Amino acid sequence: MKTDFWLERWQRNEIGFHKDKANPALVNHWHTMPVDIGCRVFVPLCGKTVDVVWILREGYQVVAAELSEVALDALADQIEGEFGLAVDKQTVDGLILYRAAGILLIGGDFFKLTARDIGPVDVIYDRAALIALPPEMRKDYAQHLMAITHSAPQLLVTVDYDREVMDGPPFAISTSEVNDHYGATYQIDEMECREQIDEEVRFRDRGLNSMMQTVHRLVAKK
Ligand SMILES: C[S@@+](CC[C@H](N)C(=O)[O-])C[C@H]1O[C@@H](n2cnc3c(N)ncnc32)[C@H](O)[C@@H]1O
Repeated sequence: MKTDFWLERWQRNEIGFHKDKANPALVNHWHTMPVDIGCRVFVPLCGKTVDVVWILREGYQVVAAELSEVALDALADQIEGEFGLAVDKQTVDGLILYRAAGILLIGGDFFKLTARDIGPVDVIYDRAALIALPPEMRKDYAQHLMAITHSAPQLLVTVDYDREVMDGPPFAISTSEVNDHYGATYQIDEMECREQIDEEVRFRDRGLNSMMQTVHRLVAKK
């Protein structure tokens, strides 16, 4: 999947994945993550998710990465409006950096980011990042994510559905695939698995009558 696919979706405002409210998976399960207030949360492939605002409001710092400048401009505006602060935008070494106290939004290709670019990470929130990527990119994504965050704990949200009926994104990912990517490094706990199709009616239109959402907590093995 080429980066243009996503950039064009943002240009055309085809962003059905974007939600106006903080994701219940985050709100309901964040407290189970082994982190303290003030910790630094990495949000890969963040779009303009209001989940970032929720995390900031809860008292954490955020570093988030996204390809689309359209998305990050909107997210920076939202942060400015919500917290009454100025977000500084600058291009540095080919990355677009949006900065304010406790906030770093990085405009660039996730796969090219280094541990130095994102800085220290205490915990990762992955909603619609792993599942945004086709099968051939997911192993690299998982490996790169672990490398640049030193396998920080993750709250990971995946979906699964009948692959004969629909193709992604969002891509269907089984619990066994999550285990293939992360099982060697992390202890993986399934926090919740529930039917989501009634909240995602657009996928009914694509032929699905079930879409299961699973929330996983990943904590590095000792
Ligand atoms: C399905 S959306 C999810 C956005 C966000 N996590 C949310 O919950 O609303 C996937 C996002 O990943 C971004 N993306 C895709 N490939 C990327 C890459 N290589 N580097 C950075 N961002 C990428 C897209 O622009 C898109 O905004």
